[in-house]
Amino acid sequence: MTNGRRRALALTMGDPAGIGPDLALAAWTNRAALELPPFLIIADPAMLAERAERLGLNVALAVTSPEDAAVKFDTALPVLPVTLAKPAIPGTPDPANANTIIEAIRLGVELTTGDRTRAVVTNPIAKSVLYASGFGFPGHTEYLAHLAGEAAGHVVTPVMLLAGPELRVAPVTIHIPLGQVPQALSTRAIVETGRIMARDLVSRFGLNAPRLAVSGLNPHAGEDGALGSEDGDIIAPAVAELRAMGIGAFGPLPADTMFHAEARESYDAALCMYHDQALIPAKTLGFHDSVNVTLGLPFIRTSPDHGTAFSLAGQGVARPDSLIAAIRLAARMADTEIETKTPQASSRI
Ligand SMILES: NC(=O)C1=CN([C@@H]2O[C@H](COP(=O)(O)OP(=O)(O)OC[C@H]3O[C@@H](n4cnc5c(N)ncnc54)[C@H](O)[C@@H]3O)[C@@H](O)[C@H]2O)C=CC1
Ligand SMILES: NCC(=O)COP(=O)(O)O
Repeated sequence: MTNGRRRALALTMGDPAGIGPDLALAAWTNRAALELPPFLIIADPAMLAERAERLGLNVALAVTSPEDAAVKFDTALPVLPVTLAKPAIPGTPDPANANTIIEAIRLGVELTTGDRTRAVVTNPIAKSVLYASGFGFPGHTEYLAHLAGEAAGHVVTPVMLLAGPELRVAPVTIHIPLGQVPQALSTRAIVETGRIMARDLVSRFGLNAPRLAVSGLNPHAGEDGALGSEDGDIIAPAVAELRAMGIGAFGPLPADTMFHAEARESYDAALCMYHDQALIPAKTLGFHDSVNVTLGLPFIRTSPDHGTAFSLAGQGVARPDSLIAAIRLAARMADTEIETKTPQASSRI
């Protein structure tokens, strides 16, 4: 492919009982007004046709190859077909469809690593539905790293970055129970997460010398050890190590005071210790315009920041904004990669 910009993005269907199909259909319907880059959806065409009818959307579907998707995108929604085991009922997830949901993700990665699509954009999956069918990964993030590691022949460490206009933030530990967080934290894990963030914020977001604000774990970042020892024993040495590597990291900062507007001026991204410490400020500041990005992979992956919202599926009330932001960001990251090595100033997303 000579012109990478004419390749389509690979969009996975997510859980077909959730809002993913609704959002994809809405995004395609508004493609011209929103000037969206072309995307190909990996989904069951019968499910898409049924959902479009239910939503009253007039969407032409074109089963097509990834190579033809960008050309077809103006007149029809390009579909790479997969087949569901059972018809999808909006709002009622069915573990019988888990294998197809997972296969759509795997195909998106295969197409993108094979240079047939530009990036992977994933629609939400319900983790518990996939666990019920034996899926052995906590979420997309870990599954994508597994697929990348298999292809590369070495372990790939993923970093979950939530990127919005007001805040970029990544947790060191991701999908683990809160009670396991202190044991899972190590200086090495924090340094590795910070290193990947700093590297990818340059190569994929076009930032120059990103500043990383590192949170503490305990109230008041441990209050000099009186409220917990991890801040001083594990996190502070990680910050020192990152700085010794030439990365503009600082902290550990009390997590409760590092997200207000003036504090956010002092950094390009925040590095937090666990899922909710990072995702609560991200979703509070920008639920509809933040994007979940997996850093550390050899390909680009974005996703809306929200989940399957089963109660909204098939009703035409789910907002497609975060998926649209994810589609746009994936294309922008792919452009930045093409123009690479010439870091440019970027707005905060
Ligand atoms: N990337 C992914 O695949 C993600 C998947 N999930 C999964 O989603 C499932 C449901 O998780 P919840 O915690 O309920 O989060 P959720 O994001 O699905 O819903 C949280 C609240 O936000 C509303 N909401 C979500 N998306 C919306 C949209 N586009 N427009 C308007 N309102 C919207 C929902 O109606 C609900 O009130 C879980 O199984 C979880 O594992 C959650 C986050 C990300
Ligand atoms: N809360 C964020 C989330 O669950 C996203 O997970 P993933 O499926 O993108 O790994």
